[in-house]
Amino acid sequence: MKTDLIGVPADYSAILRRAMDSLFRTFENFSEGTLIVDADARIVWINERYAARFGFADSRQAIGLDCETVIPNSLMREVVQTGKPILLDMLENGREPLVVMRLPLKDEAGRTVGAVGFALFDEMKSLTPLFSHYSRVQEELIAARQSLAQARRAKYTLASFVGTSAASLEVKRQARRASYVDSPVLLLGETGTGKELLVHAIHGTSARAKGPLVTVNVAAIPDTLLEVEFFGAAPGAYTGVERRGRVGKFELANGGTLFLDEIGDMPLPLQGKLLRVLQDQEFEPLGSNRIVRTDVRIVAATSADLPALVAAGRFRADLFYRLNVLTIHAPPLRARRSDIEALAYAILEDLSTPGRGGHGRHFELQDDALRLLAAYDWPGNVRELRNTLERAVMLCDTERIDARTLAPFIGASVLPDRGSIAGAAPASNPGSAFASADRKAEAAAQVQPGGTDSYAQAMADFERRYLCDALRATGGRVAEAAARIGMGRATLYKKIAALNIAI
Ligand SMILES: Nc1ncnc2c1ncn2[C@@H]1O[C@H](COP(=O)(O)OP(=O)(O)OP(=O)(O)O)[C@@H](O)[C@H]1O
Repeated sequence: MKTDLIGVPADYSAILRRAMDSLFRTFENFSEGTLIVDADARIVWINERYAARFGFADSRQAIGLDCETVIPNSLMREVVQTGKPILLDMLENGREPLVVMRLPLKDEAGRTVGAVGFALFDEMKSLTPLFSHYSRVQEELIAARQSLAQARRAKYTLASFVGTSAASLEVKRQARRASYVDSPVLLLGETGTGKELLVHAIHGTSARAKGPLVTVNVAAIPDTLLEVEFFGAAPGAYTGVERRGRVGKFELANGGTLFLDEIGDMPLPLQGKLLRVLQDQEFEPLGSNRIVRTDVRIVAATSADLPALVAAGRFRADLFYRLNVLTIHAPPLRARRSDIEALAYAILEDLSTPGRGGHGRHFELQDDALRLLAAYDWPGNVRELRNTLERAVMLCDTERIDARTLAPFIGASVLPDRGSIAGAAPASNPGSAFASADRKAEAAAQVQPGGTDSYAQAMADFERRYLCDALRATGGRVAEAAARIGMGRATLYKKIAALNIAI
């Protein structure tokens, strides 16, 4: 018989015996103690070290005794009775705990004829690095779970939705009604009108408030990854960073609410799959045969014109009808100008809290400033209002904000496609003279008229530079950049993709 082991007999049973001998000797030499018991758990052999540890001056005095008589709390009897090893265990015996391993001994027919036990360590400090690593990982896991659970709770209530105009009161009435039932909700409205705030309020007042609120921003996730994001994947189901598999948002949201933001951006094939899950309440994660049942309430939102997408064949009509059970229209700010003052003061109060932009100062809006705010059209809605006031309080020295102080900031965070760069403020805006002068200077510094670029090309270049600057200023954090420039996250993600900006 051939063998690659030099000097080793070419007989596998001899090799096996030699391996077992060697293994036994190694353990016997390096462990704190070794013993062998017979089928009745009586000691048939124990080394001197181990016997001495339990008070026997001579190991022979222990032979024939029950294992528990010699070693309190010994589990050798369990091993001979079950025939199963206990590979790693702690033996507490009133002194230093021992880390032990117990193995059954079998005869040719496979019957258990005894057991051998090794006390591997008596100094727990040899295991301290392992234990401290384990407990650190454990603590981190608990902290991560707690902060995730916290993040998945509702952050806003209906009281956070500021506004007493007829339009705002109607929105709140509908949101309250939506929180009493369990059917899908569709939130429609321009960017920054408070759709996400309403989702939190609806979930927080609903019977599912104790369950998680999980958000998927459909526009922010590449189409190819959306299916996994929704339904999860079995380990090894796809090649990517996460070969270990992934739990989908549908499973994470079980018992709670799943918020599908920018649903209008969902690719058609996935719309079909979503519809099936909504009907059957079950799905299979990618690459698995496991059926996952899910009890999830869907709240979807979009700033897109969903009926127009249906008419254009880009959104499934059956999914639209399934979602369009309770529809809430979040009105744009220009349609509820009477809310602007209350909103502005709520935002200023928030900014005054220490750690926010206002550094504990208390701001007051002069009448002309209020008129200026009320006259502007706010294409970025409440988000833009917040952004404008945040910039103003950060950069102005006085706590009494008048129109002249405020004007340069109004419209400054509007993106080119929402108004033009230069002179973006509407004609009705009394601050446009200041604002447009600033923006004109900014635009002139970047775009060279009379160059060879077409107007469209110059605009695209400007937009790219503007967004890159905003992203650079926030270290590439898209949500933060979007908030700073008064743009919806989803819109910014779309622009990043369209302009091929690397983040
Ligand atoms: N009525 C309101 N009262 C108080 N704050 C509001 C109100 N509406 C919106 N906000 C605030 O404005 C910002 C934008 O709101 P939110 O993110 O809910 O808008 P959205 O409609 O979901 O926007 P997008 O479609 O771009 O995601 C948030 O800071 C939110 O707290």
